[in-house]
Amino acid sequence: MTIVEGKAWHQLNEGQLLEALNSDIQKGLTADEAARRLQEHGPNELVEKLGESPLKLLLNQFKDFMVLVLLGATVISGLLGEMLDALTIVAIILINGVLGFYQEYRAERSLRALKELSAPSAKVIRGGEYQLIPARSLVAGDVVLLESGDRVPADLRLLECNQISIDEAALTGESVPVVKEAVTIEALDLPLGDRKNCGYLGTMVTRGTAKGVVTVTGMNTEMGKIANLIQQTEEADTPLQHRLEQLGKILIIVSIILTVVVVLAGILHGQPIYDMFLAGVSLAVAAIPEGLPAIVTIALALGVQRMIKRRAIVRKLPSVETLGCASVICSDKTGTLTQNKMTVTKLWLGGRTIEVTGEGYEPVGQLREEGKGIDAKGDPSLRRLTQIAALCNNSDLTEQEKNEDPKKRKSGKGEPSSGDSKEWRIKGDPTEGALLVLAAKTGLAKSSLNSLYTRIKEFPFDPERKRMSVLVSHQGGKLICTKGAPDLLVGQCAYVLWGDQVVPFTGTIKQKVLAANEAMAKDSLRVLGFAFREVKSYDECNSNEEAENGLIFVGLTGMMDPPRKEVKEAISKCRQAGIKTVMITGDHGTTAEAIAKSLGIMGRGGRVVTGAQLSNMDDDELEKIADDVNVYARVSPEHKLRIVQALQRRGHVVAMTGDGVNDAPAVKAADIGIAMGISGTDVTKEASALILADDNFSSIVAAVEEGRGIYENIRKFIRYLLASNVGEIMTMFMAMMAGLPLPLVPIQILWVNLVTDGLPAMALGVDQAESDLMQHKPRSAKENIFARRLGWKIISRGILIGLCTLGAFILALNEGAGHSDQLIHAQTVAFATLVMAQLIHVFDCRSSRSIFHRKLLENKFLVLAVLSSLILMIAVLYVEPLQPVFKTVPLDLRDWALVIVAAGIPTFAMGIGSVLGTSKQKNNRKITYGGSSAPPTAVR
Ligand SMILES: Nc1ncnc2c1ncn2[C@@H]1O[C@H](COP(=O)(O)OP(=O)(O)OP(=O)(O)O)[C@@H](O)[C@H]1O
Ligand SMILES: [Ca+2]
Repeated sequence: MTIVEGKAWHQLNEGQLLEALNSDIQKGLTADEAARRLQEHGPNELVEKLGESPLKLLLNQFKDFMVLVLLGATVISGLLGEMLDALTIVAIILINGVLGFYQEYRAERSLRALKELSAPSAKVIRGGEYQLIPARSLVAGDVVLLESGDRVPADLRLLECNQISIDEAALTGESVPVVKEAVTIEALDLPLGDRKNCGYLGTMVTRGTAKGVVTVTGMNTEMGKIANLIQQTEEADTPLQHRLEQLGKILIIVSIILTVVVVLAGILHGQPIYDMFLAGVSLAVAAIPEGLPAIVTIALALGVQRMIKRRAIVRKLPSVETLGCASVICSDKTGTLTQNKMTVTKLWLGGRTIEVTGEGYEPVGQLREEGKGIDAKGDPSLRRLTQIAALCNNSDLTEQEKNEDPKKRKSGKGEPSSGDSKEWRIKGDPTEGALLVLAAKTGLAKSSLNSLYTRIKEFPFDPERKRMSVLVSHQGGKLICTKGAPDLLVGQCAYVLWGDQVVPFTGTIKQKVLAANEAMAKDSLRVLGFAFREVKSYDECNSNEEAENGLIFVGLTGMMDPPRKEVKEAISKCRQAGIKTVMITGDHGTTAEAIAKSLGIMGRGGRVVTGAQLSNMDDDELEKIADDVNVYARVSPEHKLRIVQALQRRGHVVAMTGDGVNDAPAVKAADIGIAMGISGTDVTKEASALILADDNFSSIVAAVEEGRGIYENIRKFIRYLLASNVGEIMTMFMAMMAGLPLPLVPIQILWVNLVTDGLPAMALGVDQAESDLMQHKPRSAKENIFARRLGWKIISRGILIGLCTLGAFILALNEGAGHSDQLIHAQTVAFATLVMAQLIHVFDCRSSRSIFHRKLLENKFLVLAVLSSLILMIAVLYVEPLQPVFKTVPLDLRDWALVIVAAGIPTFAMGIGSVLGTSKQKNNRKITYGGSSAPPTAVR
C-alpha cells in the first residue's frame, strides 16, 4: 500500500491528494510535466515475462531429437575417417537450424506486433485539454476520465462520480460490479473491494462516468502486484496447430518404423552396415516434417498481417481458423452497414411535414413546407423542437481547418489557404451532430443556448430505454428535455404540442404520430422523437423513471444515413460464399427493413423480428425461426446473446459485431466476436476475437476471405511437404525391398529435405487464393485437415513420385552397366528426378483441381523458390568441387530427357485425369441442377 504522510490513497481528501500528486483536477498535468514523470517512473505497463530470447530460440533448434541423432551420425562418420561426410552433415544441421530459427523468430515478432496494435488507450486532461493517449504513457497525477465500457487504465483515486459501477472481478474475483463514490474514507485497512473511492488498473466500467487522478502506474498498481501470477497464461496454440503437432508425433513414429524397415532390408540384402545406418538416419530426418508447426505459425501470422491491411485486427490467433468456417455474420446497422453520416431531411410537427435541404454537416440549408420556405423564428413548435435537440445533446459542431492532404502539401508551393480549406465537423455521436446541424440551419447555435440554460443533470442514453434526457434550469424555471425512439417515447407523453397549443395526447393523435414515424421509416430514415416538460422542483427528477413521465410530445426528425458503398457487394459476396448476413439493430423495424432491402440482406421470404417479439419467444421458438430471419430490429443488447445461441444450436458458426458494454456477452459467446475499432468500448474489444479498424462490414468479409485463404494455404503446403516425404521414403523403401543398391546417398536426402522441401513450402504458405475461394459453402469447423481427398492426393502423388524416381534409377543403372561410375551416375539421375518431380508437383499443390487450373507464374515467391532450388541442384551437379561432396556426376542431355519425363509423370498424369474428370462432372452437374440456377457448390 502506498502511503502518503502515513495515509493510504483512499484516506486523503481531494486537496491532500492533489497536493501529494502535484496535480490539478481542472487542468491536469502539463505535457512537459507528464513527459518528465514518464521519463522518471517509466511507462504504465505490466512488465511482461520476456518471450524466448533469440539466442535461446536458436539453441532450441538443435535440441531436436533427430538433430541429435544426426550429430551422433556425424561423430561416427568422423571416427570412421569420413571427414567430408561429417563436415557436410554439420553444415546442413547448421543451415537447417538457422532456417528454423529465422522462421520462428519471424513468427514471434509478428505476433508481438499484433499485440501492440490492440493496446488500450486512456482519456485524460492535460494542459486543460481533453486528449486520447495510449494507456502506457499515463503517469501519476494524470487526470483521467472514465465512462461506461472503459477499462480503467491505471490505479485511480476517484474525485467525481456519476452513477459509476466498476466490475473488479479481474482483481478481486467479485463478479458484482462495485458502485463507486467520491468520498474520503477513514479506515486504513480495507479490502480492495471496499475502497469505494478508488479504481484499479484492468477493471471495467460497466456504467456511469467518473473523473479521477492516477495514483500509481504499471507494476506498482494492485494489478501489477499480482501480474506475475496472472500473465503466465500462455498464448494457446490454435486448434489446427494442436492437431498438427499430434499429427507430427504420429508421423515421427511412422517414419522411424519405416526407416528401421528400410535399414534392415538393406542390410539383409548385403548393403554395408555403416552406409545403411547413415542412410537411415538421413531418411528419418528428411521424413519428419519438423518444419510444419513453424510454417503454420508463419502462414497464420502473415495472413493476420494481410488482414490488418484490410482493416481487420485479429486479437486471438485461433479465430483466424474459425473465420474461414463462418456461416452467419450478424452485424450492427448504424456505422457498420451504413456510413453513420447523419443528415436530418424531414421533420414532423403537429401534423405538418417539413423538408430540410442541405447535405453533410455544413449548417447551410432551407426548411420548406409544401414547397415554401418557412421562417423558423416565428414558428413556436419548430423552435421548441430545435431547442430540445440542441439541449439534450452531448456533441459539438465546429468549423475546423481541413486536415491537409499530405500529397497536396508536397506539391503545393506554400499557397495561401483558399476559402474552402475549412470544414464542419462533429465531435461526438453523429445522430446528435445531425440535430445540431438542423438547429444551426434554423439559426439556433448550441453555444448561444448554453449561456441561457444550465444543465443540472443528465439521464444518459442507454440502448434499453432508447432515449436520453437532460434537466436544465433557466431564468424562467426548470425543464426536462427528452429525445429518443418515437415508438417508445410516445408512451411517456401525456400531452402534445399542436401549433402553439398544448393539448392532451389522445389516441388519434398518437396514431398520427406513429403513422408519420412509419412513413419516414419506410424511406430508410432514422426517426427520433422529442418531448419536454416544465418541472417545479429537482425532487421530481431523482431517477429517469420519474423524470421521463407526463411529457409533452413535440415532433419527429427523420435523418438519412446512407449505406456504405462497399457493403452491398460484400453482402452479395457472402451470399455466394454460403454465408448469411443478419442485421441486428436498435433502430426501428421499418427503417431497418428498408435499409436491409436496399443492401440485399432481405432475401425472398426473409423476416423481420422485433425485440418485443423476441421477448415473447422462448429459446426453442427462436431456434425454429432463426434460419429465416434477416433483420432483428429494436433489440436490446441481451437479445443479441439469445440470437447467437439460437444460431449456434442450429449448427452455425456465428460472427457477431458489438460496440457497447452490454454487447460484450454476445461478442464473447459468438464463435467470432467482432468489436468496433472506432465506436467500440474497451470491454467489448477485450471480449472480441477481431477488431474492425474502420467499423466497416466489408472488413469482416475481407477477414473471412483471408481466413479461408490461410486455411487452404496451410493445406497446400501440408500436401506438398507430406507428399514429398512419402516420395522420399517410398524411393528408398521400394529399392531396399527389391534388393537394389541405395538410389540416393544420405547427403542427397538431407539436401532434398533442406532445399527442395523447405523453400517452396514456405512460398505456398503465402500463395494467392483460388478464384472460387468465396464461391463455395464454408467448410465445417470439424473438418479434418486431410478432408476433400487431400490425404488420398498426398499418398497417391507420393507413391507415384517414389515409383518414377526409382524407375529412372533402374533405367539409368541398366543403361550404364559396365561403366565405372555406373552406380553414382544412376544415383545422380535418381536425385535429379526426385528434385524435379517435387518442383513440378509444387505447382500442382496450388490447386484443389490440377496444375492446369492455375496461372503458372502467379506466385512470385514460389517461382523464386523453385528457381533457387533448381540453381542449387545444377550447382551440385556441375560445380566440380561440389561433386565429391554430394556424390554426383554431370548429366548429359539424354539423362535429362529421362529425368524430366519421369519427374513429370506424377503431376501431369494425375492432372490430365482430373481435367477429364472435371469435364465429366460438369456435364453431370448440368443435368442435376438444370443449368445456371445451380446452387453454389464446392468443386472439390
Ligand atoms: N443519442 C441518442 N439520444 C436519444 N436517442 C437515441 C440516441 N441514439 C439513438 N437513439 C435512439 O435509440 C435507438 C437505438 O439506438 P442504438 O444506438 O441502440 O442502435 P442504432 O444506432 O440505431 O443501431 P445499431 O444497433 O445498428 O448500431 C435509435 O433507433 C434511436 O431511436
Ligand atoms: Ca522433411
